[in-house]
Amino acid sequence: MTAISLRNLDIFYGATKVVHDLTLDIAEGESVALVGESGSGKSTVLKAITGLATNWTGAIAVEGVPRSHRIDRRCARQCQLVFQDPYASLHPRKTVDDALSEPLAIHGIPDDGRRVETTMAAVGLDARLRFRFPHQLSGGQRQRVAIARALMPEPRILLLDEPTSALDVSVQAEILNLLKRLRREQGLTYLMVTHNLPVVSFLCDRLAVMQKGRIVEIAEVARFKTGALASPYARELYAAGASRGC
Ligand SMILES: Nc1ncnc2c1ncn2[C@@H]1O[C@H](COP(=O)(O)OP(=O)(O)OP(=O)(O)O)[C@@H](O)[C@H]1O
Repeated sequence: MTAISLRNLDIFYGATKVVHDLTLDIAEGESVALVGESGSGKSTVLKAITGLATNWTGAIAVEGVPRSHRIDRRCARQCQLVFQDPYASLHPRKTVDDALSEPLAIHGIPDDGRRVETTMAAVGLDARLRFRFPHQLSGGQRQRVAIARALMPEPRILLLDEPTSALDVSVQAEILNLLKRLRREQGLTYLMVTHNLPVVSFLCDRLAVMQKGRIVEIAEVARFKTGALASPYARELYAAGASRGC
């Protein structure tokens, strides 16, 4: 089954087209990276899938069901977005418990009273942090809360927008290990925007290289690691990564 199918997708902000004729299929359980220079349209693709960018033409289907341009509750539940900066994405006056309970209310999911506790445990958060506020947590703990919040509606797909780039280098690896384990344990599909080529190698099966709103190459990560890429831009990217020891 295809988890996400994007067909001939054009995405606009006002009259400006920022994503051009993008076609990409992501299989269930697969992890795909969107890489490319700043402003190439990577985040905009995630926004269109989740309904945050509504001005698009073409087709978007999630788990085989086409999404409409309007609020799509089914898609919103199955496809959860995790942002780069957990401090900005968590409400400063809401506790961990509030942040995790809210998605259940939004999606009308009956709560057995245990879900907050079990999800905190699944992401490696100590139960004693349950009634803390974001400012009382470390950066790594906050990103764990953001990931736990995304997991609360039991999604099939996580859309990850630079999930570790706002974190200290020392905690980036912890969060990457967590994402790797969660994918394995819960059979999740990932579509991840990243600038970080080691993250692609560690967590992804394929990568789609974007340049100026278009996909210029889709490659297996194994192929990327050997530098066997077809497009000049993707080769350039590989060379830049290789020179940094990626
Ligand atoms: N809300 C918006 N209104 C108008 N233009 C926007 C908006 N958001 C992004 N853009 C423009 O759309 C283009 C694609 O932006 P997008 O954020 O998707 O790129 P990106 O590849 O994710 O970049 P980055 O790696 O810097 O996050 C850019 O030219 C950007 O300036």
